[in-house]
Amino acid sequence: MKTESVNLVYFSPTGTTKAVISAIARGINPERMTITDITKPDERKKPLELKNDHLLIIGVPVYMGRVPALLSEWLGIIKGNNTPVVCVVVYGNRVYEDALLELSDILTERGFITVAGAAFIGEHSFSTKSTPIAKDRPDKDDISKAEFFGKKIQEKLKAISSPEKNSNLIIPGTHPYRGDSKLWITDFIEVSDACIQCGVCADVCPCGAVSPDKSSSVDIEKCITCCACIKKCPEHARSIKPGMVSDASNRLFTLYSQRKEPEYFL
Ligand SMILES: Cc1cc2nc3c(=O)[nH]c(=O)nc-3n(C[C@H](O)[C@H](O)[C@H](O)COP(=O)(O)O)c2cc1C
Repeated sequence: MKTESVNLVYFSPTGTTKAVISAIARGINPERMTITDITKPDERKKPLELKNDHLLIIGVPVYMGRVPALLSEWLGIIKGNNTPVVCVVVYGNRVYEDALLELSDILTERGFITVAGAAFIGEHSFSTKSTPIAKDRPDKDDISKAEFFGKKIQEKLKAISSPEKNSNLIIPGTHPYRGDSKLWITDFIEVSDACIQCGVCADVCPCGAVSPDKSSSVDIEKCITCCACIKKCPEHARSIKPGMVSDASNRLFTLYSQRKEPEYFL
């Protein structure tokens, strides 16, 4: 099968999904590549239609065992024409439940054909200095596995005449999906005096929840608790205050300290 160009798409508030997807792309090493970062709200307003000689590689983080619900609108306006797709989920060393199957199902519905899938591990959004969860992942080992996966995708595409000739692929998961697409609505961010109102927090927020004029003002109805504003604050002025998110962080640190490894399906 000949692939004219590769389209990389990711939603990645804290950057781990982006790192994995970029490593997969390096492994594929395509001649032509387009990158769409749907972390930015404006990018999620633009539709995307791909032909059957394109390859879509899409990566999303797992939220409560599911594909982030925030993406459903954009996923509803993209269109494939029997376009091959590689579905990738990145999770914080707890579980990915049926998120990979859900992503594959959504894209099948939109005219794509899943040719490969993978679940990688990224540092958990709720990971902190005192409660590290999958700290610094994807690490070197994960990245070389992602590059290897990219090489395998390339080999597979060369070996098949069309994406439909893909009968060996099994994406794990069950229906109805486990997990919960409803996120917590909680006021959990503490802002210290170190804040210089630089506006980075508002800029990196994927859902426009942080006010660009007053960084301590967060619209909790819009906030998806992704922690991008905390992790990317250049002054380290933002942190998780006591409450349900810090309790979850403690729990995850205690229960999910055992390292999980990436899985791929070809
Ligand atoms: C609201 C929310 C829910 C999450 N749910 C899960 C989960 O169910 N299982 C898991 O292992 N990690 C979970 N995570 C962690 C993320 O999947 C993980 O940190 C991922 O690497 C973040 O991707 P990013 O760096 O691209 O933003 C959750 C994170 C958030 C913010």
